[in-house]
Amino acid sequence: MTLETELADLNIKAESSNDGSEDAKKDGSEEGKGEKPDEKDEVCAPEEHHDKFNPHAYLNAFYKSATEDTAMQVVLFFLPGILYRVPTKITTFLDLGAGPTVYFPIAIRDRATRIFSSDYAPANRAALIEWAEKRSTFDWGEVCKWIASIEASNQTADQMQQAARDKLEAVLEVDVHHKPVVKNIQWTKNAQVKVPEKFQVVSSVFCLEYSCETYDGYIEAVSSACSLVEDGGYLIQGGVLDATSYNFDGKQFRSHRLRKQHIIEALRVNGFGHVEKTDDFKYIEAEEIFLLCSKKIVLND
Ligand SMILES: C[S@@+](CC[C@H](N)C(=O)[O-])C[C@H]1O[C@@H](n2cnc3c(N)ncnc32)[C@H](O)[C@@H]1O
Repeated sequence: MTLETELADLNIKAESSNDGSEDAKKDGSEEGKGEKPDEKDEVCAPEEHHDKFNPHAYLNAFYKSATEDTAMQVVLFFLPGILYRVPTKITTFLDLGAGPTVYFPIAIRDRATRIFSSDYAPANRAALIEWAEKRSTFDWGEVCKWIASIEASNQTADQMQQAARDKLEAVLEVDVHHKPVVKNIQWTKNAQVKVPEKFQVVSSVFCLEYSCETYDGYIEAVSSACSLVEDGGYLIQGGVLDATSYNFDGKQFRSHRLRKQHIIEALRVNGFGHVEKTDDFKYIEAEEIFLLCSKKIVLND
């Protein structure tokens, strides 16, 4: 099966697997990903992710059952097509703004040698560390099952998680509106771990446009993500187009209303691949959820 037919197949499945569930939708409607907004929701600015983000409520709303959430389905369905663009062996991988989630380390466990995760909110970093130390109470079983079915893998959820956990070297405190972006190394697997300044592959899903409310803020966030990618490396980005906020846990987090042109322009000004149908850029969109892979262009490449 060629990549194109495989993607076409995935596209059909992604569309038909949307059960229209209103409560757990993460789509491109104006409110964006999240639960149904309520008038009583507390409206929060992007910076309030720092203190008001409840990792347990977030995981329960979006990751308890991957099949309930369209955005998650789209991201996981298209991830293999995106990963096809990056080297089969990844030396260093960073999930930037991972929140309390570990689906990326799990999906990339067989490809990456060294995995790093990060977030802005202390509570999310604590959740990542709990998972790294096998103290997490959240059950990633459904998400693992979903990833395994896409990979056609026979591994159990425990095996998949342990393979990812074994490669997770550090959890970093990050802020994409701060220089340097990595503010602190909060946790390392052991005292020998040296965190690289740049990574071969950086992913940032549902984060950059949620960290700000303006186009300039988005450009700054993408520049920060790009600054962490080594020359010739790759940025994987995913998100929701055309949304102004997302909701869960009785809170509405405002966000930048992202358009495809913003994505392209932010990559262009940072010297990353942004032209479709070239080897340096792959963009996939379904249900107003996008996933892309862009290569950092080196002038003599
Ligand atoms: C909607 S969650 C996405 C979490 C995860 N990447 C996922 O795919 O579910 C948005 C994340 O962006 C993070 N974030 C918000 N502002 C940020 C900033 N200035 N720098 C880095 N991350 C930020 C939040 O802490 C939160 O974990």
